[in-house]
Amino acid sequence: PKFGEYGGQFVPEALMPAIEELADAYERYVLNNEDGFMDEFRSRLADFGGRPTPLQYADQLSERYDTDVYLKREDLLHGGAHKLNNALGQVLLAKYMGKERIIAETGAGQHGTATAMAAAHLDMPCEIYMGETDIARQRPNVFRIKINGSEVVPVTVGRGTLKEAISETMREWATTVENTHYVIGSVVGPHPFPKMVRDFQSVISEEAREQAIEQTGGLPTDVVACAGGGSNTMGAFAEFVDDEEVALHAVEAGGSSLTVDEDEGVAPNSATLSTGDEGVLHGARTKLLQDSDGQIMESHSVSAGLDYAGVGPELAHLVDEGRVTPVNVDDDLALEAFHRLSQDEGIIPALETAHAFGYLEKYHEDLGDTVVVNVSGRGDKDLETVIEETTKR
Ligand SMILES: Cc1ncc(COP(=O)(O)O)c(/C=N/[C@H](C(=O)O)[C@@H](O)C(C)C)c1O
Repeated sequence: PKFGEYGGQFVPEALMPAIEELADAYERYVLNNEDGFMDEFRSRLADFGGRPTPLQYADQLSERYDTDVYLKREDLLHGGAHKLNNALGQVLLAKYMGKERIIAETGAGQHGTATAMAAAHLDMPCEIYMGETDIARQRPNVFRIKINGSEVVPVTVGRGTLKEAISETMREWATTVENTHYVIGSVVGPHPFPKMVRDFQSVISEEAREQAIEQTGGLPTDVVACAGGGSNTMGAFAEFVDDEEVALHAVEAGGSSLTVDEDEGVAPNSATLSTGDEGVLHGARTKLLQDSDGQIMESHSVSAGLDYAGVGPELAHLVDEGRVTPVNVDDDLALEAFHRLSQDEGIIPALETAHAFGYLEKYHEDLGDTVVVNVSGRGDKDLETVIEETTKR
């Protein structure tokens, strides 16, 4: 289960039975469609989720950049972000495995919301672990998680963001593997999670590839997507990886600056693909932001969803292979892009998504003449933050 030198299963002994059971279920149900699992997944994703999402031509942006810009509208998926693709797949798989309870972590709250929605839809009790810092900055999603009938478990250790939430959820899973499935929120964690989450999210690029050929008569020259843990990026890239002529750009959070203050142990960004080193985090060998003694550093981003010191092992591998170009956009450029998409195209994007549009604004000269940008989510959850940030600047 390796992606070059990344990936693997670096988990405590107590978790191995759960990981092996999950790897077996992944093989049978996701890869071999046993009992028609994938058929049910796709039909629920259509009827409950609202797939396929449009690939929409962006008139104003195309004119502004003098190139054809197409938006893959994952913000129109039920719940307002790409997260439902993975959450629905994993909750349904938990049912096929005979599990009775769901737990998950969340940072921006989109994954937590998606898991709560999927759990309600499939009648499974669910607890969402969320860092206290993130509970404070993503309150609309905290309410949605509760209103969908899930419990929010505040994580108070450390800085109270995603990193601690994932660790806490793994700890809880280790003691409840018998009846509980852990719905991990991105293409991170021990095998089979990175492959499985990528497979559930690959519906994005399956559709986008077909829609691009239908609407433009060929493949796009570029696909651009923002990267936190990497699921939105891997979903948008998966079906294009073998099309060498399609350039793939993963946009990370440049935060407030790329220079790291070593002894502070804090990175003022989350640009893991560009500035991280190899290490083990949350069960997988991958790239992460660590200081000179190998301590995982705190990351930063104006968007909670990109504020993560790690990244998916498969994405790290594709970057090392030169198949994916890692770029980053800082807080200011992301905020500017948030307002531009809202005013020019009538779409309020998630702050995470805004980073992809910041990249388009700054680097469109380097892109080809048909660019697909993945709109990973809508920005309702970020309105308070943006109003605060905009008045502050
Ligand atoms: C609208 C939106 N766009 C992109 C992302 C980036 O997460 P990935 O798709 O895992 O790179 C996110 C990530 N959200 C996660 C969450 O809601 O829990 C995030 O905080 C972590 C999984 C990284 C998101 O909400």
